[in-house]
Amino acid sequence: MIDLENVSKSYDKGQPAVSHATLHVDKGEFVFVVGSSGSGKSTLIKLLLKELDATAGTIVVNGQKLNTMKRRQIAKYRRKLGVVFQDFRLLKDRNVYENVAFAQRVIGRPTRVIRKRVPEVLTEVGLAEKYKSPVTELSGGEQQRVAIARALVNRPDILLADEPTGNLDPQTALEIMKLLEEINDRGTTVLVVTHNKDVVNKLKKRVLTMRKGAIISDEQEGGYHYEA
Ligand SMILES: Nc1ncnc2c1ncn2[C@@H]1O[C@H](COP(=O)(O)OP(=O)(O)OP(=O)(O)O)[C@@H](O)[C@H]1O
Repeated sequence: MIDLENVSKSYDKGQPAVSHATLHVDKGEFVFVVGSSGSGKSTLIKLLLKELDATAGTIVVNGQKLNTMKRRQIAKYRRKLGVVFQDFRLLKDRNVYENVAFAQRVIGRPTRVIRKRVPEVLTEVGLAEKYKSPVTELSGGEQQRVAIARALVNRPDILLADEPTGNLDPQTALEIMKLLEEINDRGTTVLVVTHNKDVVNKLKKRVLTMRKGAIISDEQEGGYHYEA
């Protein structure tokens, strides 16, 4: 599902942000990516989204080789990936329903499909009853649920989350990570970048640890143990 072979990414002359990373993630896996600030986690996500190109090595996602992907194929490729960020990135002047429906409208889904799919996905994230609420009236945890619903609305194969609980209190953070776990249980491959030590130690998933761009450990049922 995700294959990196000896991947490096340098921004400039300095040390590479990602360095000789080799990684294989199977369909249906749940993977945490941890490591101190600047260790290359967000760069890894950007490489997977093809927002950045690797300077060396090969990346294959969903059977598609990113190195040689044509510019015109990128939008279609990204539709099969859901993405969630720390700062939610919602449309602040729209309600919950509109925030999720928007992702379907931009790809030209018919209105009748949108009317069926949006309530479905809002139910999956536990927000069905708040569909009319302006997003500015929601708690941080609820806003992240909207962002997760938007990420899932096109039924992606892979969900990428970059620090999804960074703005949330510990209890809400745990609830959001449990939601990601449920989404994974329903078959979506999930990769989560996080600094949330407690959650990583509690959920006992596969844990990749990065340091200075390199993947320095890869453990099944792993824990959060690196020196900052
Ligand atoms: N656009 C950029 N131009 C130049 N250097 C960059 C750029 N983005 C990131 N870097 C550098 O690449 C390295 C890895 O950064 P990256 O954002 O991937 O780390 P991170 O592990 O996600 O950090 P954090 O936990 O703070 O988000 C850092 O040294 C950073 O300064």
